[in-house]
Amino acid sequence: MCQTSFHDFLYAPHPPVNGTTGEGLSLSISERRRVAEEWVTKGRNKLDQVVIHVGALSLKESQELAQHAAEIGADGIAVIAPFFLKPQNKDDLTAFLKEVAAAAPALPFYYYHIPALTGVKIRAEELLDGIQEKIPTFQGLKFSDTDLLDFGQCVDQNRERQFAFLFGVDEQLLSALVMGATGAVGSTYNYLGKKTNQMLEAYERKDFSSALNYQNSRFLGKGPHAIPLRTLQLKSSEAVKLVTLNGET
Ligand SMILES: CC(=O)N[C@@H]([C@@H](O)[C@H](O)[C@H](O)CO)[C@@H](O)CC(=O)C(=O)O
Repeated sequence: MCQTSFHDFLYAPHPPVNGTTGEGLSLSISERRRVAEEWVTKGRNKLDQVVIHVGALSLKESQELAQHAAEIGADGIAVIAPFFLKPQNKDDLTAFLKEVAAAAPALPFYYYHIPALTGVKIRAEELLDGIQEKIPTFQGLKFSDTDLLDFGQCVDQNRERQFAFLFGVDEQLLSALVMGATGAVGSTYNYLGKKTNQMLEAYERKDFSSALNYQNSRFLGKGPHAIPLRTLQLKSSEAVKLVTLNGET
């Protein structure tokens, strides 16, 4: 997750390093280490932050990646819920996340909530309740789900805390802004950055009708939007190139 400042709002054209779009879970541990190293090295003095996704099915591997992220100078780590033998409740999930966070005790920790892919449907709002007592490095939430009620409750019930609420469903960013998102992390910002900036500007000047037009023009019209959740095939990469060539970025 490499964040770019937009006034007070943060949005990240590049999703978390080794996250969903980066297909981190399809890579070997040594590949994940190498990708993380490249991002940290190449991003130095160019990117505000480089956050590495270190989630894995094996706690030991996740801890190893967390430790490695700290060693190479990453700015934070993000972790999804283990998704094969799944945690059945908040306590089990918290226990897993706590062990990973403890492997990198100096790094800000983000929970990466993406239930459609992990199948772990524990509400983020429930997880956040009391999380800082268990995970002192807890810094925020990457929320990749369409349940805006859950997202709004996360924001509302943690107003006293300085958590980051990073929204991850690009199609709903405008709605998430209204619910209190402090940032966004997503794939489409790579090639729809210009329109996203225009939408954020319109939102900031309270021109909601233009903001809505920008949001809709990004996603409701014809054409390719999402980078598909499978290895990028020629057709998809051509589509991304086409959008870019059309001056969308
Ligand atoms: C499931 C998925 O891929 N979600 C994307 C979105 O940016 C998504 O591509 C976008 O909303 C278009 O559907 C991000 O939340 C994923 C992400 O940030 C990541 O790569 O870790």
